[in-house]
Parts: sequence; structure tokens; C-alpha cells
Amino acid sequence: MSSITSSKMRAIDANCTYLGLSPVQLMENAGAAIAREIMSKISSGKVLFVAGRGNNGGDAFVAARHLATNTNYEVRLILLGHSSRIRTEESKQNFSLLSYSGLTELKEIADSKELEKYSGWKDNDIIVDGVLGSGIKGAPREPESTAIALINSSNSFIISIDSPSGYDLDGGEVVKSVIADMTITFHRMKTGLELPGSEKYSGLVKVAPIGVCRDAEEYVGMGDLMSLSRRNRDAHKGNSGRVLIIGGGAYYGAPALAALAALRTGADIVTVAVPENVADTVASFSPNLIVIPLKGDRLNPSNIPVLKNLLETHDVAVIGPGLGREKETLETVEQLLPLCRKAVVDADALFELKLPIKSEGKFILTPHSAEFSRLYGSEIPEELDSKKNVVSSFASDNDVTVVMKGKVDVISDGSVARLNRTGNAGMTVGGTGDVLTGITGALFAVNDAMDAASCAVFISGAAGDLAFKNKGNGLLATDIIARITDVILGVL
Ligand SMILES: NC(=O)C1=CN([C@@H]2O[C@H](COP(=O)(O)OP(=O)(O)OC[C@H]3O[C@@H](n4cnc5c(N)ncnc54)[C@H](O)[C@@H]3O)[C@@H](O)[C@H]2O)[C@@H](O)CC1
Ligand SMILES: [K+]
Repeated sequence: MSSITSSKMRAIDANCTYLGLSPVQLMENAGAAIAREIMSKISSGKVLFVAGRGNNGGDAFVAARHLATNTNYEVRLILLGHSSRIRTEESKQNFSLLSYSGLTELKEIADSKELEKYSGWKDNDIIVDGVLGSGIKGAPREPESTAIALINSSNSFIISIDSPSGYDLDGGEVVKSVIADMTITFHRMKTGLELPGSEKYSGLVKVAPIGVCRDAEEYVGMGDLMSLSRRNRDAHKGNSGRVLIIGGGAYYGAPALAALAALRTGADIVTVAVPENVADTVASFSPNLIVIPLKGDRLNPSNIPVLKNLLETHDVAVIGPGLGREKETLETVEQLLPLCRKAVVDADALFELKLPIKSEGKFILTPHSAEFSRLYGSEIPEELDSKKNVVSSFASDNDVTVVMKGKVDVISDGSVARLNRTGNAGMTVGGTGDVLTGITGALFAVNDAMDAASCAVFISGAAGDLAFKNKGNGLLATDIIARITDVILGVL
């Protein structure tokens, strides 16, 4: 299995919480794995744990408790700082258990000078480094920086928890780091621990499983939303995404639903370009929409110059909702796609889509399984793993990102395939596909295709699940739009 970044690991941890596997359970497994490694290395001896106030320190608390159950070990632990400043509940809980765990010494030292004077640095068989892990930001500050220097100047065998403290697991610049003899990282190998020269800091690297649910990685969850780009405090209008919806003509509700969903997902500017016969109707749905009427009552080649200008001022185009399948409309879509830098292609725009699209642009296609089957030119297998393989190779062959909608959605950019199970039977009502494309467009404007596509199906399904709680099978596409912000704000 390939290595992962620390932000991916944080997303997996958060997905575990979303599924009901609590951080305290993972911490228990992480700490127990460290204690087991120490016990397999020495059958008795002196072990000093140096712990920070984050969850890396929490792992150290658990490991110290496990190790101290065996009286062959003399276990000491220094907390860098005051216990009142321990960051998380799970870490606090594990720290308080140490008073009852038979440690030889338990100290809280916040001051660097006092840390230097501490008598327990000498003659340890092992020093365990739980100072900083994946949560580090910037160069180590005090007292962590002094602790790192003191650990490095000891003659003991040094085991780092998850990461040598100070080392960037994503491979960024290292200002000051523990030089470990061994690093035990959790769940999966981390990108930064595979880089050339990283062994100078990490020593031997072992990967310890901590009982992460398989679905926490494979299925999109709340944790994945953490990797979406965040709005800058000093952002200007437009920085958070400009979305151009190209649709309508045959229908008028579909482009309006996509546009409103994009706005609720956080896009700054959403422009709806629709044939003039439906422009007033679309505009009448909401004063929040900017509607540009296009000549004619269906999308046609004479609209291309206007759309070309609009594409230049928007980050992403959403092409398809309510277009209809007139020959000239589908030909216009074919001519438009190469002009797009980024586009979400849905509904009628998928109908006669010629792949691969001859363009430098990036594309997300959002077919349901019948539409996918038509594009793929064959039946889709029933079994989920085979489905994943089919979607993945289709995405790779055509250089697109695909969301194949279904009871379980399959998302792939050709190199990674993810699954999503949010959503419910009530969402078979009309318009839900348009809501998904709108969400996808808003996310794609400011994120890469795979993150945008995966998070969009999750958000759309989760908003549908919230709507279902109140409305049951009577839920409407507009009810889903009304719950998008609840999902994004984390009210699940
Ligand atoms: N569910 C989870 O999230 C799990 C996390 N685990 C452990 O938790 C670690 C990540 O925990 P956290 O996110 O709490 O982060 P860390 O424990 O790595 O560090 C965060 C703490 O250090 C402080 N800090 C950040 N940068 C600093 C700097 N440059 N100088 C001094 N102090 C600094 C922060 O204010 C915070 O208090 C992992 O490395 C792993 O060891 C494990 O318990 C397994 C499960
Ligand atoms: K560490």
C-alpha cells in the first residue's frame, strides 16, 4: 500500500470518529503498540517517556500505563507543560490515569531551564519521544525545542511515536528534530518517512496498525471535508469560486437547482447562462442568481462567443442541467468542452459525449449507472470491487474524474477510487442530480477534481439524509439544498 500524508491521516481519523470509532479507542491501540514494541526490545529496564500536550503525548500516556503494568520496568514520564493545558479530552483522560498506574515518576515541567536540570535524563535504556507528532506547525517552540535537544544528547535508545518530533511527516523543511533510532508510525507509512535521507531522523520505521475501520479510508466521510480548501479571512469576492451553469432551454428548474446548490456550497459568484425562453423563469426563482439569456430557445452554436467570454471569467462550468438533447445543443456542448479549463458534465450533456475530450481542461462527469453504462458501452458489473475497477479504468482511459451515482456512489480519477454511501431512497425524486452537479461545481472551482467530486457526493447525500429525517419520501430537491450548510458546518 502506498504512503499517505499527515492531512490524509487526519481525515481518516475523523472518518473513524464519524463512523463511531472514537479517538480514545485509536489512542489506546496506538499506545499499546508502542508498549508492545518496548517489551519486545527489552524485558526489563528504565524507560523515560517525554510527552507533549497534544495527542502524540496522549499516545505516550497510554504506552507508559501499559508498560508499567509489568514491574520489570521502571517507568518515568515528563509532561512538557501543565496538565491543565493538555489539548484534547482523550489525552486528558489518559493523563489522569497515570496517577493510578504505578509510574516511578510523573512530572509536569513547563520551563526549559527546569527541564535541563531534571535528573531523570541519564541512564535510561529507552527514551520514548511523544513530544510532537502530525500536529506540529512551524519550528519547535519552547519547551519542546529544549526537550528535543535533551533527547538527542542522551545515550539511550530513542523510539519516536508516530514521527520524530519536529520532523514534518509531509516532507517539509526540518528546523529541529529528534534523531530517533526507531519510529513507530500508525496505520500507514507516511510520505515524509519515505523520502531520501529521512532515515537520518527516523531510524528504523515500523508501521503499527491501530484498528482503523477499512471504510474510514475507502468511503468518503466527514473527515474528507477537512481537506477542502478553506476561505481566507481576507478573501475578496470571487476568490471562493465563480461557477458558470450552462443549461436550461428544454427545462428551467434544473439549472436553477444547480445554481442554488452551488451558492449554498459556498461559491461566491454563480452565473446561469440559459436560452432566453427560460431566462426570466430561472431568474424568478431567486434574487441571488445572475442570469444571462442566450439567443434561441435551446443552446445552439450561435451562443458560443458569449459563452466563451463567460468561461474566461469563471473558474468552472457546469454543463448539462435541463439542456435537452436537440442535435444542435449536443453539438454546441461538444464545441464548448475544449474551451473549458474545468467543467462538470452532467445529464443531457453526457448523452452523446465523445471521449476522450480533446482538451487540456479538467473534467468531472457525474453519470448515474445507466448513463455510465452508455458511455462505457457495456453493462456494469454488480459486485462493488468490479464496479470500482470499471469506473477507475474508464476514468484513466479518458483522463476524467467520474462520479457514478448509485446506492453506493463510485468516484475515481483513474488512480484512486472511493465510495460513498450517504443518501437515501427518498432522493430518487427529480432534481437531486442537478443539486449534486451544483455542489460539485462549487467545490471544483477551488479544489482538485477528486476532492471536489468525492466531497460533493458525500455532502449531497448527507444533506439528503438530513432532509429525509423531516420529510421522509416526500423530500424535494430544494429540501436538500436547504440542508447543505448543515452538513458543511458539521451538524450531522
Ligand atoms: N485519532 C487521532 O487523531 C489519533 C492521533 N494519534 C496521535 O496524535 C498525533 C497528532 O496529535 P495532535 O494533532 O494533537 O498533534 P501533536 O500531538 O503532534 O501536537 C499538537 C500540539 O503541539 C502544539 N504544537 C504544534 N506545533 C508546535 C510547535 N512548532 N512547537 C511547539 N508546540 C507545537 C500544539 O499547540 C498542540 O498542543 C499523531 O501524531 C499520533 O501520535 C494517535 O493517538 C492515533 C489516533
Ligand atoms: K513524536
